[in-house]
Amino acid sequence: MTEKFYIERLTVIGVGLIGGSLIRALKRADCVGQVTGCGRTREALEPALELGVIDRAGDSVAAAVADADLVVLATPPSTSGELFAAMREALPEHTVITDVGSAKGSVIQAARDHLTAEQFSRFVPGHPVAGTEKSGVEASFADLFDAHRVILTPVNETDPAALAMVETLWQHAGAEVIRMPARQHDATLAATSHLPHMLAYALVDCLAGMGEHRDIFRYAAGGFADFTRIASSSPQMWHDICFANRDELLDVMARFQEQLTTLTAAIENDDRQTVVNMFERAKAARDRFSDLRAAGGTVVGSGDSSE
Ligand SMILES: NC(=O)C1=CN([C@@H]2O[C@H](COP(=O)(O)OP(=O)(O)OC[C@H]3O[C@@H](n4cnc5c(N)ncnc54)[C@H](O)[C@@H]3O)[C@@H](O)[C@H]2O)C=CC1
Ligand SMILES: O=C(O)C(=O)Cc1ccc(O)cc1
Repeated sequence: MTEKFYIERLTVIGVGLIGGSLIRALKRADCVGQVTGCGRTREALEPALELGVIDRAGDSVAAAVADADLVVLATPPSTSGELFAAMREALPEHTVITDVGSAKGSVIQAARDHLTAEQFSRFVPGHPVAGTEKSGVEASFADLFDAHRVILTPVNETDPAALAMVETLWQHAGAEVIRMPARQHDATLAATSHLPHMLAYALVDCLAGMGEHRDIFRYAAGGFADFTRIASSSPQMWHDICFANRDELLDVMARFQEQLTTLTAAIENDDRQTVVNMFERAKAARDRFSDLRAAGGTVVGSGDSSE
């Protein structure tokens, strides 16, 4: 008989949308014992305690990880270095560490810089490709990861047993787990997640700056709402993500700018063929993506139920 998967003591640093949802999903699966939360301040953890998402609040990073079997880092990527440094002296020898950051290369570098080699081998970099435009523990829910992908980006040093534990953890949270090199992850997510957020923010800011924007938004159709939902995402978090994946993001932003230049020139020059060809190619690609989603293939993003 296979042993039941169970984490006796889980510590989550950053009990917001993703940290809170992971805890709820693991509680739903009845595979977690005592859950300790850690925040910037103790007061910041009051809502998580009141909602019953966490069982106790750690007074410091060191205190919160001191008896943990698993530590999940669920804070903005730029905080990783200081948090790894703060846990270094207090981590028990067996503790597995993982994270949920939207960019992987920079978090892996921070772990390399601030953990011991032993601890680094038990760090499993991860990213649930599921979320919403909301933030905070109040927005967290147990079903967030159901049928969504989690990408793990282990490195050569990653301990296979730690990797297997984190893989099983996410499966119990409802997710489908895949593995990918961190570089490939960062290039792919720059294109499919980080660029769309930049475009949504830039579009809404552009229109909002056009003066009579109250009236413009009043007459906006569904397409505007579809395209811009993610511009309601946390500005603080997204400024952090775009610098955490800066180089890959700049590459894909340059490609997109070229595409927009091509489209602009074609419209200026009345080059209707170029315009319709671009739209035909894009429609075919978007329709294939819709079919894949409907068939239960890659599901990226949120609880948005528009398809
Ligand atoms: N929002 C989304 O849809 C997704 C986010 N992610 C990643 O998940 C991580 C967390 O994002 P969310 O849960 O959306 O953010 P959130 O804002 O809902 O939660 C982050 C939590 O971390 C806490 N925090 C911030 N700095 C801290 C520090 N220095 N020490 C302790 N706690 C600290 C905040 O107070 C907050 O409770 C980020 O790394 C993000 O890239 C991954 C997938 C989806
Ligand atoms: O709200 C949406 O559609 C998202 O795209 C959420 C999201 C945000 C950050 C990620 O790293 C992954 C998913």
